[in-house]
Amino acid sequence: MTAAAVGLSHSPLIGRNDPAPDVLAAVEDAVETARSFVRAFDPDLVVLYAPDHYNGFFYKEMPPFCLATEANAVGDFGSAAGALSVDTDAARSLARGVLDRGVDLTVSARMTVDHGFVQPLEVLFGGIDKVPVVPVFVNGVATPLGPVSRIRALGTAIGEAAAVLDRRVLFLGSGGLSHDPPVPVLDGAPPRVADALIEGHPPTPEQRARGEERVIQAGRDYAAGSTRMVPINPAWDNLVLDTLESGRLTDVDAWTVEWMGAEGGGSAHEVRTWIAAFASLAATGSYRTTSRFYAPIPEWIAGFAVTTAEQEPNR
Ligand SMILES: O=C(O)/C=C/c1cccc(O)c1O
Ligand SMILES: [Fe+2]
Repeated sequence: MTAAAVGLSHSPLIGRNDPAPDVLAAVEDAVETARSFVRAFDPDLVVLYAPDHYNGFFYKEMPPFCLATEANAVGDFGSAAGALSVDTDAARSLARGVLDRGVDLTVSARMTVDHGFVQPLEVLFGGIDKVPVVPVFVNGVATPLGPVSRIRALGTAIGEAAAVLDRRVLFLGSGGLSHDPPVPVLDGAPPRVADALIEGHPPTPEQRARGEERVIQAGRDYAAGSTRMVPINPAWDNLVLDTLESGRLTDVDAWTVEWMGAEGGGSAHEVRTWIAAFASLAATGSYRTTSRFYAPIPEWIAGFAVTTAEQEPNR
């Protein structure tokens, strides 16, 4: 088995509220480097770790993580809608392997996913049906959140289970780093919002458009400096990237939920997807980072990063 990893921030504001042209060009360069890396690696299976933003998972049942044997995208923020090309056999095999390793995985036979899953597939592969994929939801917004050590355990178990497949597997993490977008919070929510977060009533097109416009406006306000959202934290973001690059993944076991939220804002927990992806790669042997890009981009409400990593030649 051959393995590689990519971490890629997402933001639904890309293309809708863009930063200055020089920042945009630097991001495009970094993304092109990641695309070339993926093209050269030529994966025949992508294990995609991504969060949800109350489009697929709701408080009625909110697992800390969940693996899909089939998945459909809702098409939020102009992202593609429809079926992802899920490799159901590989998904079932990984699910069995994870459960055998003592990690209590939830499995979905028809997962609903949003831009968190779709954007990396569009950016790196040109669509949601271009490459066999195993989607793995990692909760990064809905409190209470469990210890990060369990996310590392999940990533490790999936990496070990993938290692027995004779495949070229790319572990892809979508989200982060520090950011605090206006994703709703159940605690203290008015009854109508709480009900929507619990039950997951599909929004009407008008409701969806209003919600998306609210996020876009939040990006504009954030970039203009007029908001109470937690600031992007480049020092924390680089600590996260340093930790992943160093391979000292056990360090994350000491990261508390409270510390992560205080340093990186309410959605900083999306870095759990990166931790899972790098733990999966680490489970196949030692690795090295081959590219790393970071920029704080308030217009996208994102500490935005792109990282690629490959197995060491002499593992
Ligand atoms: O409102 C949402 O659904 C998500 C917004 C958002 C904004 C910026 C960065 C992200 O990772 C997001 O998910
Ligand atoms: Fe997100």
